[in-house]
Amino acid sequence: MGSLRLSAWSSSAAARAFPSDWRGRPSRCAPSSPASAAPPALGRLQMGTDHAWQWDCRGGGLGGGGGRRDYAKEMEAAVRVVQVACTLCQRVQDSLLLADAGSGSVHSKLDRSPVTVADWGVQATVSWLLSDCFRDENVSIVAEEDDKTLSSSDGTALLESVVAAVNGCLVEAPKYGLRSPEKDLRAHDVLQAIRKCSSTGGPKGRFWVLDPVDGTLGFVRGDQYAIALALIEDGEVVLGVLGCPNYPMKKEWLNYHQRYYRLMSKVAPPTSGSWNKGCVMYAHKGCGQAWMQPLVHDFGMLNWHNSREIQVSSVSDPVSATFCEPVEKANSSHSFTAGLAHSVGLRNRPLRVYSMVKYAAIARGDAEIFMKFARSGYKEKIWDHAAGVVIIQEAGGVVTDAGGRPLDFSRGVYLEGLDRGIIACSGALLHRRILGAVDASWNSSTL
Ligand SMILES: Nc1ncnc2c1ncn2[C@@H]1O[C@H](COP(=O)(O)O)[C@@H](OP(=O)(O)O)[C@H]1O
Ligand SMILES: [Mg+2]
Repeated sequence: MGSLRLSAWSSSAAARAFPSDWRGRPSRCAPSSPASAAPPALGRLQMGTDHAWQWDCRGGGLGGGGGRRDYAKEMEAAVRVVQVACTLCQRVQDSLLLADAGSGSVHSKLDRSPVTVADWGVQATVSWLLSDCFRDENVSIVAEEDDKTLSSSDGTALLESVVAAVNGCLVEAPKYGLRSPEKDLRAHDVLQAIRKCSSTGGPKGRFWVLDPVDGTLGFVRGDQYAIALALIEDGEVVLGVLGCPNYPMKKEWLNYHQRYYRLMSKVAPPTSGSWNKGCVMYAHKGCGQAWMQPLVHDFGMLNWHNSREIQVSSVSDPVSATFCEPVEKANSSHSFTAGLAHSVGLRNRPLRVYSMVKYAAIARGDAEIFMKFARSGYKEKIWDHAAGVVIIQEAGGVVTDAGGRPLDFSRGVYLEGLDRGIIACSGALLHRRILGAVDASWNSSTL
């Protein structure tokens, strides 16, 4: 069993100024603000240094009327934080895929799904960075992992790996326009950051929802996965950010990414820069727009000029439409969705993709439908959907349960009251057809 090679991560990359500039295309809800608003050069900043938050959403967004907030600071912080988290995940995934990394690097959760250094590392990193960005507020986070494994007597080596991964990324935070801690975090700090994510959500107040590595199975297989961060206020998702480090630039590659990856890894050992891939998508409620920016790669810096708007597909004819679903049939019934697809006239092969990258595919217009029908008794969790839902909606799509009702994020960590399954579509026409097909075939299904 090899352990993760983490020493190389503790990069001593010199802190550099972040030439932030939002003079991108004008829009109702866009990166904005003149160059004069650029933040100060960011090194290992001292606590208390001001940061010029620049996201703006005026005119048509929440900030435009009614006195509601525009979520400028939250949106910007969330995108930057997810970019950092993507870097951490890429490094862990590369390590896992190295020939000498053994299964000792992958651990098992109670439900026997895999968990790695990346899950805890992202949770600690995001928790630390959000708490730092909003240090005047009481930051509440709902997230999947707890610290039990790491705090146990067998968890010492694992905890060391997590601490190294977290520090290796936090030292580079200035490259993303965020602050690094003044000193490396110690094991105790990392555990505390993980423990801080103990909110259980609910109908009132504000909390962040984080899935540190969504689609862990895809992650350990070198395939698709996502980092999902959303902000919920009084039960409503107000913003969502999805980091998709392996999202290929060519949509065709989504379909056979894993096979392609394996083939490529035989030819050359995989590295994050092996091919042109990876993006972060984001949107906030009421904005009517969703955005995507490329991942910041090793020697790059976050640049808002690179953001571009994304929109759902305009295809409404089922014959040309493509539907996405989980790779694992344990997570969603492939036979039920095949029946639905047949009855509404979908002809393309299903696009089976791990994680919330399926939401990203709909938002980006690379597919038209996402369906998930879990086995009876399985309760969907809010962190598996919150960010994806708001991004699809703002990109022009529709997301509901199979009864046509909006997903309810106000009832704790589960999507309580979910009717049968989840259906996300690029447009209302396809959505109506799928709902009709579900009603017509549900009673004869074995779900
Ligand atoms: N039996 C089950 N039925 C439905 N969903 C499940 C499941 N077991 C796990 N999941 C959820 O499905 C997610 C993966 O989605 P997908 O199958 O689309 O890749 C998992 O996220 P994690 O990988 O973050 O645990 C988990 O939350
Ligand atoms: Mg998940």
